[in-house]
Amino acid sequence: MIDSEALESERVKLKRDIADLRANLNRKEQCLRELEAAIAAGEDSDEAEESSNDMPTPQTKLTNDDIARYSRQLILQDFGVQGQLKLKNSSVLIVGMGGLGCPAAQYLVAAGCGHLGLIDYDEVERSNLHRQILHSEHRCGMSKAESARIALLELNSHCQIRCHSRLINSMNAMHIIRPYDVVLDCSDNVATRYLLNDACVMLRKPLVSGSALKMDGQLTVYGYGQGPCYRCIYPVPPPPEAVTNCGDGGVLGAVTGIIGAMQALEAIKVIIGLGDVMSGRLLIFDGSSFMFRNIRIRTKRPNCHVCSAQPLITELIDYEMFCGMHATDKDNPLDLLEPDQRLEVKEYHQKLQSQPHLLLDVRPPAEFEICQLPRSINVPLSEILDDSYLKRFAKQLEDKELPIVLLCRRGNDSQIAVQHIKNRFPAHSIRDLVGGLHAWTGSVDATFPIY
Ligand SMILES: Nc1ncnc2c1ncn2[C@@H]1O[C@H](COP(=O)(O)OP(=O)(O)OP(=O)(O)O)[C@@H](O)[C@H]1O
Repeated sequence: MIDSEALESERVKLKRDIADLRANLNRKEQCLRELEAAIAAGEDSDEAEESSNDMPTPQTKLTNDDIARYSRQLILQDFGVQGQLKLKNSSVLIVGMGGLGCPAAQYLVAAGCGHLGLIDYDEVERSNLHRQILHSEHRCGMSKAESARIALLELNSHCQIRCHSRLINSMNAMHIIRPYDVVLDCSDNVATRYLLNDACVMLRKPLVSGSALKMDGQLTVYGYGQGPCYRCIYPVPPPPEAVTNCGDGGVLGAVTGIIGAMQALEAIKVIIGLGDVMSGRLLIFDGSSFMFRNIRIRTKRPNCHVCSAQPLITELIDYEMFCGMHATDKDNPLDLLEPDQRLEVKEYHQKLQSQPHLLLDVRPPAEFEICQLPRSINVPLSEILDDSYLKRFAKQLEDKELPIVLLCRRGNDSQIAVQHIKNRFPAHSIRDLVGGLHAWTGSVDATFPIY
């Protein structure tokens, strides 16, 4: 006997499958059309790579179309025709066409950057679309670099865009980076960060570095003027288990948009020589409280393995292997500030602990309850950042002679707190303890609890 219900359900299922296949085919055909149009409009990526050392002839004049298109930035006093021409003759390489690379590329192309290189080895996935705003539903499955090129050429067909749909690694990095003026690190892993840093130091290219995770982002420019490089700040990589990426921790698309747009701004400033470039400073953005903090980071490390006068690393290394290595207490990667802004725990113990001073512990109250140094006062970082601590310590802060020492668990939050207080009281002698309570246990009092 025929089971008509089963047949009907099979019929519906088949119809649905056919509709899905048709939609998929349409998407792929559309992809193909766009890709062919993009290839016809620009050069083919691999061919282009062979001739990637050819420098384009510099443009000395703006066209009428340029004048009409860029009029709103041309009338900016510090930008003007010369700025636009510099941008038109510039070439920027973006590594990673993901959450940061997409908005960065969009603003650079819109602003009239003449030559753009896009690198990404990956293909567009649906889970990328919430933040990787140059890609689209029907380009899922396409190379990210090609997909971005299609969207960017729609925005500005005058930009010369070269795609490198591949992994950038120690074998090809020098060759790929050499023809560009500025590099944007929009990647998402530590090995690529070290690789780009080292290659950029060796080739003397400024590196605009951005990162975003959850609701937070960071930005700085390495290798610009006398500023530090990534290795000056992080001489050794963090333990692999301490690194979280967007796939594990999540990220809000608007946060990557904010950081990516700022990377484009810094690249434009570097190219044009405009304003104060974010070199030697680190921007920390907290999207949930909408706080932007700008902290001064250390100058060049005199014994930096790659950018010092006598570098130990003079050619690119195996970065995957290098990133399997751990940070040590001796070479603390959180040692962000100028040396004279910080205090070693031993120095504090020997010279200051018995003298009049104010010792502020910036950990959250729950942690302060676990253990605390004698005579320390708990002022959580949040109270410092929203300035409510000012009510409690106005008198001491006005007294420039009274040293103030800040500490926390590992010496990270205390640096942020010092910077914040220093912004308000630049003349005050405020220091924080390098390595915080962990260093205290390690170097001064082994019986002090560690958690
Ligand atoms: N060495 C590298 N060479 C080329 N592309 C790289 C390299 N390292 C990272 N990328 C690219 O940088 C981009 C970073 O983007 P993003 O941070 O948004 O992460 P994603 O890999 O797309 O995230 P998800 O984990 O959600 O798939 C990715 O597209 C990745 O393929």
